[in-house]
Amino acid sequence: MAGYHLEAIEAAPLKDDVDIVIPTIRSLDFLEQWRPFLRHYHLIIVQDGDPSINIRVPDGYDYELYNRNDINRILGPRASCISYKDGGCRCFGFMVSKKKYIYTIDDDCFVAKDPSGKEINVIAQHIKNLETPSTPHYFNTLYDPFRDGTDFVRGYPFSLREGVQTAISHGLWLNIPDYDAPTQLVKPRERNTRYVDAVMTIPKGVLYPMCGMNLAFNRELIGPAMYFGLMGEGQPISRYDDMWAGWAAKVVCDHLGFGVKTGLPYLWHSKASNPFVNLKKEHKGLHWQEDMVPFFQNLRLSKESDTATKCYMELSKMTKENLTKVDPYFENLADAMVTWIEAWEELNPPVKNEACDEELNPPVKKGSVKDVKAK
Ligand SMILES: O=c1ccn([C@@H]2O[C@H](COP(=O)(O)OP(=O)(O)O[C@H]3OC[C@H](O)[C@H](O)[C@H]3O)[C@@H](O)[C@H]2O)c(=O)[nH]1
Ligand SMILES: [Mn+2]
Repeated sequence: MAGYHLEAIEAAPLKDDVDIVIPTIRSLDFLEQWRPFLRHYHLIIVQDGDPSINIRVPDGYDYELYNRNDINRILGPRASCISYKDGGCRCFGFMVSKKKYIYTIDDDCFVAKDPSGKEINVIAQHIKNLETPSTPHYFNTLYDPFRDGTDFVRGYPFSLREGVQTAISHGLWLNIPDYDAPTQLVKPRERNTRYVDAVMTIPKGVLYPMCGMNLAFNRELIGPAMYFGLMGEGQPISRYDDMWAGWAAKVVCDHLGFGVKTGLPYLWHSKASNPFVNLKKEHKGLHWQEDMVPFFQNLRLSKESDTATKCYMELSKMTKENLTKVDPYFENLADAMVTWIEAWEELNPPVKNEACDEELNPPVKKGSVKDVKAK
């Protein structure tokens, strides 16, 4: 590996508790550069597009690979909820994983360097973000108080300093920023060169545009809500897979008392996708987001929805009731949300304790580090 030194090969934290999910419709050569950081982790590759094409996985990686034929074989008719010809197909990998944590990355993303020139271990930073509490109820102006060398500032209530469990860690990107097509078109040469050394909790009640390029989450807390929607071929919209999942997962996290962080780690996003192709894919989303965002901002989940699964089923009903008037597509999406949950439960049945017929690992209930009242 040109330029790689031993010290760059850091320990692989929680290597048995993390699956790396990669959607790909082109090549996995990018994994060569990630070897120092990813070679100890298990990969779940979701191959999109023509299943007869053989995608080469670089030697030395432990992986499972699923193409469209596999998805159809495993899910049967329920495969209809998994997008085709859209990066949103990655959520199939979330469903088949059995691990506590998921890290998902795009195949045109590479190792970035921090301002000191050191290669960034994205997994180590995401695990740190997920293993330390979030502070969604009161903003800490020195950002993440659980990072080394910082803390809660004066005026921060001690009753809130325990924080809540972190469900999602949203990383960022140097070089090609995740812009929508209109912005890409007017700023074709803009590159993100700004490395901001911060991790912050997204406050409760605030939505954000979740990008699937460099994303980690706790599958046990929020997995069922991380459905990347019905996008791509045969659908009127694409490139809103991660946005839909981000909005849905955030309202579920807020309701269940979990936190969402954004900021470090950075990776290097190498390729700008074609803005004209992107405009065709996402133009309905540019309109619909003016309805989707207020829908998520104003909804209130019921207190009976005390797990991610129950929240998501309620969300499906609300989607059908409130967004179908925007476009009939949302009726199909609402149905696909139910199909997703049915498929998730089929592949991830609760483990029963024979002795007392209790669920050994009941879905994680509301609250956690501190059972803060839902809104
Ligand atoms: O039909 C497809 C298209 C792409 N993929 C895989 O998805 C990953 C992202 O693809 P790409 O890098 O071409 O898209 P970007 O515009 O850079 O990505 C953003 O928008 C789309 C997604 O929401 C993505 O998460 C965003 O970052 C890449 O691995 C492709 O191979 C696919 O599977 N099928
Ligand atoms: Mn890309």
